[in-house]
Amino acid sequence: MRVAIVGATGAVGHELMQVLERSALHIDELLLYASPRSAGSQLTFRGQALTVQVTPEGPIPADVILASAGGSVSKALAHRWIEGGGVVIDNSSAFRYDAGVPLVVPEVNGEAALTHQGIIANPNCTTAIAVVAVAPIHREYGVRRMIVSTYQATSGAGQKGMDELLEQTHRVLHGQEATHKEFAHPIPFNVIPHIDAFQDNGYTKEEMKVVWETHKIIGDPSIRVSCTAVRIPTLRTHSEAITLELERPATPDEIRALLAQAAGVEVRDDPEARLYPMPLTASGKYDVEVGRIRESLVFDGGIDLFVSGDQLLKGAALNAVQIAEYLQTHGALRSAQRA
Ligand SMILES: NC(=O)C1=CN([C@@H]2O[C@H](COP(=O)(O)OP(=O)(O)OC[C@H]3O[C@@H](n4cnc5c(N)ncnc54)[C@H](OP(=O)(O)O)[C@@H]3O)[C@@H](O)[C@H]2O)C=CC1
Ligand SMILES: N[C@@H](CC(=O)OP(=O)(O)O)C(=O)O
Repeated sequence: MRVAIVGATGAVGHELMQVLERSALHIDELLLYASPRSAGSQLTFRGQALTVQVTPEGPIPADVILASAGGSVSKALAHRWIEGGGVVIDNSSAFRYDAGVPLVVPEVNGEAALTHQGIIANPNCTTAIAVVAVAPIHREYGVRRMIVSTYQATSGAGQKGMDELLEQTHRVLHGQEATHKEFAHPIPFNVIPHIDAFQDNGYTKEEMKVVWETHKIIGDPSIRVSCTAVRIPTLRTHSEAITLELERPATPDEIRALLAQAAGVEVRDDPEARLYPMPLTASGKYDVEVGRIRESLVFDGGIDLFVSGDQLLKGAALNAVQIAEYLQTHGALRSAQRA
């Protein structure tokens, strides 16, 4: 089959190409698209140089279209791209809250992907990483309240976010003052409790995405969710401290045993041996690391834990490819008309 990447030259696009090289998808041809400024540049896939083309404003002749060129591009063009017969798996937030668009993390609600009408939404990265760990706990013990504090890497703001961290850190180390463009304040040696726009309720949009998307993916809007999203000066992998109030009390050992069996999770939890989730160990990994599992001192029978997940992978590229693999496994990929 033919697979297309829209936004191939970006941070997520780069990861999509790596993940596709290792995926179980039967790829005969890969089509690469980006903005006009990248047209004609070459990227390597399976040792072969492929030329990046300008993103079409009409049908894309591919069975699977992996979109990571931002919300405005997807909003304007995704419905045109699928006139070619393919399915769009969209990394942006453009369609996530539309009633007819499934929002999918395969380990949690893969079957929802089968209901698509041409577009499937890939979740917000912070949410995707959290639900891989929280959904199994919800299924077994019922999550009543979920309080999340995040530590989000600069690559959450794309390639330019990583560039800003490196360039500005270099400036500071050479005695110059740091400036900022991608972030609300200079990022070197700082933490910034501000990701995306502030909403009327005082939360940021990034924080509200964790609320809205947890409800949609887990399929239970009764879970009370609150999030504080913070940018930190790392390159990749988001970490999250999560506190859960449960319907049925659970012990840390029970949660450890449950998560040890959960798809997409690596339990990394031996504090005596200094083993716990960290960006340093979780970066580049497909599984989300979960550790620091302990009894909540606030909610009786509740649980505190810490997760680190590579947001360019499970929060974006990997999850998108896993959705395509799920469709392939279930014989649910339409064959696109060939240009
Ligand atoms: N970074 C992350 O952790 C995550 C990102 N996402 C989402 O994925 C999407 C991409 O993010 P990311 O890779 O980080 O961003 P980048 O800024 O690194 O890359 C953006 C990509 O989109 C392309 N692009 C920009 N404008 C256009 C246009 N008008 N027409 C066609 N292509 C265009 C760029 O091409 P060119 O190089 O030619 O400019 C580039 O390939 C966003 O919607 C983001 O919200 C989702 C989850 C996590
Ligand atoms: N959550 C990302 C940004 C992002 O791409 O989010 P979304 O896919 O929900 O727009 C960050 O760390 O900044």
